[in-house]
Amino acid sequence: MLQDPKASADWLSRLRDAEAQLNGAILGQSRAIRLILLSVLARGHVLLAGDVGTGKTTLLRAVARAIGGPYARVEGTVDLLPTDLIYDAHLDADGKPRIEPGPALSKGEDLSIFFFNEINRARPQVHAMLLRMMAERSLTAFRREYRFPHLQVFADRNQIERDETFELPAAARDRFAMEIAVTVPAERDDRIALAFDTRFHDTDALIDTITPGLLPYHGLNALAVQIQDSVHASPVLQRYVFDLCEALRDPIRAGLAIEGADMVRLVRGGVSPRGMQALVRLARAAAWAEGRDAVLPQDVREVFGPVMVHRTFLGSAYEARREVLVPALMRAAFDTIPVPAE
Ligand SMILES: Nc1ncnc2c1ncn2[C@@H]1O[C@H](COP(=O)(O)OP(=O)(O)OP(=O)(O)O)[C@@H](O)[C@H]1O
Repeated sequence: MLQDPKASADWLSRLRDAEAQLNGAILGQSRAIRLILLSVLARGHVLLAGDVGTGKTTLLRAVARAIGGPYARVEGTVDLLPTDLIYDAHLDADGKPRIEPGPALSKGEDLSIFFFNEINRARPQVHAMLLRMMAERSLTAFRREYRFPHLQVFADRNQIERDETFELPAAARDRFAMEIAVTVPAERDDRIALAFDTRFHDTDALIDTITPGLLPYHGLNALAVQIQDSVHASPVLQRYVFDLCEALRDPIRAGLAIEGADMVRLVRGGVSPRGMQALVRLARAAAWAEGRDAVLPQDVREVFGPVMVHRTFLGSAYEARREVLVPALMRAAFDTIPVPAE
């Protein structure tokens, strides 16, 4: 547990409260909600991917409200330029040219959430700028460096449209701790409620049901340090994490088999050290969220898929079927690598 048990208990109860409120507002997305909260605890950036109109924006806005703090948002479009994030040049009412800070700077260095809507509509130049903001939590503009110590980037992209979209480069994807799938709720009753219950028609009112600042943003960095320092990972658990990651890098050596795929050609590359760090940070956060001070295999399995999905590169013959093959690969790794006894 954390050094100060009272502070730890207070954070845990806030976490439970935030999770319950989010599940009350966003229907049928309990797994996505849990994963986003874990990324908040692990201070990792999040990419949401899914179908159109499934509540991705609503979910991220609701989480932003639970965290509190200054929040900025930008819509990805094909004509967006990196400088559009930094400044806005326009003529004022007197016809004089004016320069105002753009979305990345308008809320100052206390910025807690930068929300990038439809990130795959923006061009690679914009991704490159975002990459620095994500990796270094800083930005150079107007001849000075801005630092954003509390920054967490939330981005979403819809998976339906491929026209006029730009795939995120591998280095940009690797900077997202997780890619979380948001699909239509599985339960019939949830889908009916979303259509008929007018509570879900007014997004602003729905988001207003979340208590602002339940998980105060200015305390999250210190909390994350404490979680990472105090949650233990045994040597056996470390080996399990390593073996799972190696199985994705070299599935043949690990003895994985998937029907209809030539395992020699299936994967290219493997998970980066940054990816493994994300896995460990999130697994520790998952253990802490369950009130434990040691990581169990189930914590690793809870976050493994979303940490690895956008970091798994397939051979060109298989890329078109990645939505089926990547989950099959993860399942094969889970089924093949022996789970250590707890
Ligand atoms: N699971 C859900 N729970 C609560 N509201 C939902 C849910 N799914 C959709 N909605 C409602 O549907 C509307 C559209 O949601 P939203 O704009 O968040 O979707 P989106 O996934 O961001 O869409 P797009 O892919 O077009 O960006 C909102 O009014 C939202 O409240």
